[in-house]
Amino acid sequence: MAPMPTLHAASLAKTYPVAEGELTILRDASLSLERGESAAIVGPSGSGKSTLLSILGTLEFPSAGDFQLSGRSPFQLSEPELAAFRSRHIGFIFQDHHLLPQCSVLENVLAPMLADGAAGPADVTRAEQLLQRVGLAQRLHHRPAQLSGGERQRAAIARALLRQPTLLLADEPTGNLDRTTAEAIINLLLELQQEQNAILIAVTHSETLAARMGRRFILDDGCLVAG
Ligand SMILES: Nc1ncnc2c1ncn2[C@@H]1O[C@H](COP(=O)(O)OP(=O)(O)OP(=O)(O)O)[C@@H](O)[C@H]1O
Repeated sequence: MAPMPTLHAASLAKTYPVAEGELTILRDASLSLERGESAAIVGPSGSGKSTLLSILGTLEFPSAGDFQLSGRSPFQLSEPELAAFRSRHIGFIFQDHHLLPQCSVLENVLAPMLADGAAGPADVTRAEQLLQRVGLAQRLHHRPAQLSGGERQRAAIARALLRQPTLLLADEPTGNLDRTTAEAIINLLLELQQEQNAILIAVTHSETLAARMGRRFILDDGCLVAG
């Protein structure tokens, strides 16, 4: 029997209860990806891209379907186990960075460790190295408000990579950036994803970003199709 791919999603579906009955957002979303692969998910506004990303990120449960990551079925874990699994295996990058405004750049990058307990000296060293890698070595003790949009997104990328996740999920990571800055962020994201041999999935309206990903999927009427 062929080994299970690192990321395996089979026939994921998502419905929401509404007054009239059920609202179906996802009908059949299947995809398999190996470490080192990247994929774009495109589709019209409201087609369910962010919903699918939330399910792949284990932030939302699917209504049906199977999802496995690194040989585990995260939705079968208990709540604390799932939180630990997510924090260990999945890194998130959002359009509006979601940095903590009252914390320094270094503290923001260490936040995933602090949420789980304390950050040790090795974590601080890794955070500093990552911040150097993303070009923010001179900005460790600055607050997010003191950074440009592109620099904030660099800090968010460093935060997402702190625990060397298997899966990196990006929701419109260049949505708020000008073209030149967006290009630099895409380059950085892909370089680091390759260096760390992670899976990268980006949800986007940007064809520039989608074209840079190894694979491209379209969400069409709740179904994920290669294209
Ligand atoms: N909790 C919820 N209850 C009911 N409907 C929801 C809920 N969350 C999302 N939806 C609906 O699911 C649909 C898909 O939303 P989603 O944000 O996943 O789309 P999207 O493709 O990411 O859109 P965009 O490109 O505009 O960001 C939308 O119609 C949205 O209103």
